[in-house]
Parts: sequence; structure tokens; C-alpha cells
Amino acid sequence: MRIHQDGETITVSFPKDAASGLINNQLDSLSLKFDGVLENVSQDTVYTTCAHDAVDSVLAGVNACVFCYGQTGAGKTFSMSGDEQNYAHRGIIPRALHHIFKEVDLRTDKVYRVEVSYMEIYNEGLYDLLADNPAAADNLAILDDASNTVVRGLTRVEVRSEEEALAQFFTGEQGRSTAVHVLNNSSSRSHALFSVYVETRASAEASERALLSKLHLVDLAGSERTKKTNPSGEQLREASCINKSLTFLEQVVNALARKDNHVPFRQSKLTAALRDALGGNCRTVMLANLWPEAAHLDECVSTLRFASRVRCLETSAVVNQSADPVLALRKAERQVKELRQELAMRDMLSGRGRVGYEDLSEGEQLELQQLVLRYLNGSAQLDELPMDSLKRIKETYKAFKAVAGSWAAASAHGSAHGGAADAAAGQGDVAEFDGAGVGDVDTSSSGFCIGTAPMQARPPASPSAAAGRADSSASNAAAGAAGKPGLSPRMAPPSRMSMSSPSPRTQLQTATQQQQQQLTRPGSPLLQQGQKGQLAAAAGGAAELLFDHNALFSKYKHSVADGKRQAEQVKQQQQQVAELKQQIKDIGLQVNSSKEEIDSLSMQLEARKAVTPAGNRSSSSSGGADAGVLDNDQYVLMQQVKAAKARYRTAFDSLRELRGSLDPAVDSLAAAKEALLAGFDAWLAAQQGQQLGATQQIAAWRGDDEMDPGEAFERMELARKAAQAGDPSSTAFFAAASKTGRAAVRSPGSTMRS
Ligand SMILES: Nc1ncnc2c1ncn2[C@@H]1O[C@H](COP(=O)(O)OP(=O)(O)OP(=O)(O)O)[C@@H](O)[C@H]1O
Repeated sequence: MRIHQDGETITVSFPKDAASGLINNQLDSLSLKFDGVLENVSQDTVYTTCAHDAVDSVLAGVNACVFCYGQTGAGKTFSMSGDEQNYAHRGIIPRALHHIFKEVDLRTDKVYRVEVSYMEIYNEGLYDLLADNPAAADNLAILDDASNTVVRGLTRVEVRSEEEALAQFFTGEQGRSTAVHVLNNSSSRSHALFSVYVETRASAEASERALLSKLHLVDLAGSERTKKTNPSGEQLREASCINKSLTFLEQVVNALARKDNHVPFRQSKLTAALRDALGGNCRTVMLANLWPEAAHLDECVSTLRFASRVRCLETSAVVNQSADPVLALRKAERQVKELRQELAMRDMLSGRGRVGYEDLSEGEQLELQQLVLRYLNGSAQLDELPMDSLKRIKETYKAFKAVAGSWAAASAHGSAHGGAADAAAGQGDVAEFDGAGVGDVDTSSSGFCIGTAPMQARPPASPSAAAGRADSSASNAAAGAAGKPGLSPRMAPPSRMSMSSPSPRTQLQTATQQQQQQLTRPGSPLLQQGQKGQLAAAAGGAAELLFDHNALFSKYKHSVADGKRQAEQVKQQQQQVAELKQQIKDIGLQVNSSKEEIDSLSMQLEARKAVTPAGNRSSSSSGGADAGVLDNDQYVLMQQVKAAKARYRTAFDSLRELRGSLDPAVDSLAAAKEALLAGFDAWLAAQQGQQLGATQQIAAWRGDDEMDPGEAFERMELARKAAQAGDPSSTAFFAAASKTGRAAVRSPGSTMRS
């Protein structure tokens, strides 16, 4: 075998087979041309020549694939993965990861997201080498549409550094299937596809314009002549699977080279997985690994012929602009934000003041629900409900719904509670009074039917009933007096509370009290404030109160000095805004009535002019009087119009002034609310902090930076290895190898797959 001086052509000379006689048609040499032939070169040269540009393409948004093909023992795994014991002999995959992350670090004007996957095709089965749960890992399927090949179910791990990516690679390597045979004491028994997925965005803002590209780095299993390797049992089956899938690969390559209409990609898992790389949107490089010894001449020729056919294939690699729905959503969100700003500017220019279009925070929702409650019980006016935008009106409806829902829940809870209490009381009574009829229907009474109780009947002395009594309101007490002994008065629905139906206002207040109690109960639908989980962990009797965000907020506003002061400021600002709004409303009415007055007087004046007595008109027309001369009535009307106009102007000026002062007042109110909520948050955090155990606090103070002696030793070891390798950038390689226990694994031996 001879490499020509152009560094691209190989000529293989075949020795004459003496047994065939002197005259025969035997081919005596074969010359094939390639993009390059490498012999006795470093791994670095292999990477630079074969993979560097492919990796650059991926960073530019173009798919790429580098795969190694050749007979068993020819050095495919050495080229792709390299020698993990020797940093200088690391292969294409570690070098590609270094290359990618070096560029990612350098290109600070772009935002990158990198993921990796590692899949093995063993005996026509797909295996996920990065899956947490290997049992579920072989549940993979290759899906292909016209433009993209995807492996459904394959684990893709996001990696933020070279070290993380290498750690994933080394972890995957540990799961690969290898076996010993005469030609290789660590022969790969599977095809391995390590893939890197790169998402590139111009900047965090322009998030929807992403480039999505993938790099497949493929170490194919080696073809083997079974008569040379003499496999048996499981290894024979493996060898036959490997050879079969490589034959299918050849068939696909031949069909692509002939430009057949049908290319049998689906014949095997390998060809289905490499569909993109061989005939689609991908920049593909093939490394043909040779074992150039006379004993392996046939295999070399076969590899060279295959490589020569692959070289003729055409792919159509393009930059992959993203059509990711998540990114499209981000774009829509940005448009919404811009439109909101536009709306705010229009409101400002049209003098509408500050209008709320944003979603309400949890605190604001809570405040709105409390305002709705106040409106329902009559202590707030309709004007106080926010109606300045459709968004706010919808939020108000939501608050009504939340209140109503909670109200219904309170009522249902009351019924259930009552029912349970009834049942409990009934059972107790059965034991105590031998079936006396607590809760029996009183058929003799008219109107509402309520149960009649025996004289001896008493409410059960359960703690919950006692608690119910303790916090029952006056109306509840009345209900208790008139109601059933076993029914908690606090929770009884109004219609069952009393024979005499309470006034709607009383019903409303009672229900509102129930609503407020419901609001302050743990688990209330209005109280999903996210604090419960943390606070539940906190111990101590006082922690019970911490479950309830509302109660805490109320406590902060009414019992904590800062909270009281901030709540008072909010109240003052609210009053000021309410007063201003009222004044604007009043003065607006004045402006409108002045306008109407002017219109009416002007019409009267016109009418008066139209019906001026003919005598006056004739005198005018005779030239004895000026056409501008008015009669007395007209003069009076004219004066009234003047006065009305003056009033209109004054009122309008006041209106403008008031409107001008509304915005700052609304801003101050918003600031006061914000201060109150911020103060509450700080206070709440302090409360939680006090409840954290000392151990947790110490752990939190120590942070992640402190290293224990073991970690410090580990770091020193890595620095030493990097120094030995003579390359400071090798630290990531050694760190990942050390983390994954790489050096200790892959002992040559039996197949790891079962
Ligand atoms: N360029 C090289 N320099 C040094 N050693 C090499 C080189 N190429 C291969 N080897 C060694 O040859 C042996 C076989 O190589 P390797 O396992 O990479 O072959 P392979 O083609 O992947 O075989 P298989 O298909 O059986 O997996 C290994 O011990 C490897 O370290």
C-alpha cells in the first residue's frame, strides 16, 4: 500500500496469486483518491484535519457528523475517544468538546445552550448511555421526517462547561459494550453516537432568533471476518449483527451514490440514525481507519472502496434557523410588552393617567379580594373598585369569583361540619339517650323545619366544637341558641340558623365574617401564597400562625410598628386618591353642566334673535339702528352666556389641575403599597429566618466555596496532572475523568450488555 506525494491518493498493489496461473484477470493494483491520507500523525493533527471544520460549522448553526469506519482493531475508538490514560492521546470527542466550550467562552456577544446525548446501537437495539434509569433507557425510537432525525426518549443533558460535557461523555463510555477477541482486546461491540446539540442566540433579548445545530460523533463497530476472530456464542451473534448493519450501511451509500428514488434507510437502526448525516442536512466527514498489514489487505481494500463511494455522496447542509415554539412564545411575550408600553404612552398623551394593564401580583390580588369583601359588606364604594382598564375589570371579576368560591366553600364546610357534628352528636346521643331523637324533623311546626332536641341534649364537648364556640360571632351565637345542639353554630348556613330570617345586610355581614374566617384558614383557595411549604417545616407553636399568609399580613399591618406606619400611609394615600377622584368627578359634573348651560343659553339667544319684533327689524333695516344692537332680553341672555362661559373656564381649569395632581397621588399610592409589601416580605423573611435551625444557618453561611481537605487534595491532584500534561487547559479533562472514575473503568473483558 503506497501513499502518493499529493497526500490524497492511495495505491494498493496485489501480489500475484501463483495458483491462478500466469495469464489471469486478477487486478494487480487499485488507486483511489481521497480528501487526505494521514499516516503516523498525532491525534491533534487528526482532529485539526478531520473534525475542526465540522465543529466550527456546528457553532455556525450547521449540522455536522464525523464517523469512523474500518475493520476491527483498526483504531476507530482510538481516533474518536482516544486514550483516557494519556492526555496527549485524547480523541476527537474530548477535543471537540474543548473546542466548543472555548468558542462559547470567547463569543460573549452570543448566548449558547449546549446539550449532549450518548446512544449505543447494540444487536439492533438502541441504548441510552446517559439515562439515569438504564431499565427504561432502551425504550427509544428513531423518528424521521423529511428534514430531521430525532431519537424519541433519548436523554439530552444540558452541559455548561467542558468539564460537565466530558463528565457525561466519560459516564456514557463506562456503559459501552466491549469484548476481547484476537484482533482487539477491547473491541467495541456496538455503534456509538455521541451527539452535541448547540442552540445559539444573538443575545438574551433576541431570543426567538436561535440557530439549532447538532454534531454527531460516531464510532462504528468494526467489521470482522469471523474466520479471523473465531467468535462463538454471544460474540458470534454480535459479530453477525455488526456485519449485517454495516452491509445495510453500504447498501444505503450505494443507493445514495446511484441517486436511487428509494434509499433503504429504515433497514437498520444504524442507517435510520445516520439518515441526516448521509443524505440530508449535514456536513459529514468520514474517517476510514486502516490496518495496513498484508494480513488485512482485503479489509483495507473493502474499507477504501466504501470510503471512495461515501466521498461521492452529496449532502445539503444549511444553517438551521429555529422554529422552536418556546422561542416563538418568547417573541410573542416581547411583543406584548412593547404593546403595553405603547398603550401606556397613549394613555398618558390622552390624559387618562396611569392605567394598570399588568398582571396583579399575589399581594395585589389579595388586596383586591379584600376590597371586594369591603364592597360586599358595604364599607367600600363602587368607585373604589378598579375599572380603568379591561384587564383590571377582569381582575375584579376574578376577585369576586374567588370571594364567591371561598364563600361557597365556607358554606359547604359549614354544612359538612354540621353534618359531621350531627352524626357525632347523634352517635353520642344514641349511647346516652338510647335513641332519643336529636335532629328529628319536627312535623308539627310550620315554616322552616328544624330538629327538635330533647331537654337534656348538650353540644358535644369536642375541642373543635369548643373552638367553634370560642370564635363564633353574635349572630352565630343566636343561631346556636336556636339551632341544633350538635351543629357548630359558626359553620351553620344562615337559613338553618334561626327561625326568623335575618335581614340581607345581616346575612351579608355574617357571610362576610365566614368568608374572612375562610380566608384565614390554612388551605383556603385564596391563600396559595407559596409560603406554606417552608413554614410548615418550621417548628414551634407560633409557627401555626405562619401557615396563614393573610393572617400574617394582617398581623404585620396591625401589630408591627413598621407595618402599622406603612399601612397608615397606604390608607392616607388611598384617601387622598379617593378624594381627588371625587373632586374630579364633582368638577367634571360642573364642567358638563356649564357646557350644557352655555349651549342652552346660546340657543335661547339665537331663538330670541330670530323672533325679534318686526318693528325692530324694520328700524334696523331702515338704517336707523345698527344690526349689532340688541334688545334687552338678548342683552341679558348674552350676559348669562358670558357668565356661564367664565364658570366653564374656571371649572375646566380646576379639572385640569386636579387631573394633573391625580397621577402623582396614584404613584404615591402605588409606592406606599409597594413599600408595605416590601416591608411585609422583609418582616416575613426575618420571621422565617428566626425559625431556621442553627445547623441550617451555619450551613447557609459557609456557602459552597469552602473545600474540605479531600476536595482540596483533589484540586491539587488535578493541577499536578495538568502540569504534567504540559497543558493548563487539560484541567477539565482530568477533573471529569476523576469525577467519573474514568481511569478505573473499561477494563477489557466481556461484553457489558446482557
Ligand atoms: N494511532 C494509534 N496509536 C496508538 N495506538 C493505537 C492507534 N490506533 C489504535 N491503537 C490501539 O490499537 C488497539 C485497537 O484500537 P481500537 O480499539 O481503537 O480499534 P477499533 O477500530 O475501535 O476496533 P473495534 O472495531 O474492534 O472496536 C487499541 O489498543 C488502541 O489503543
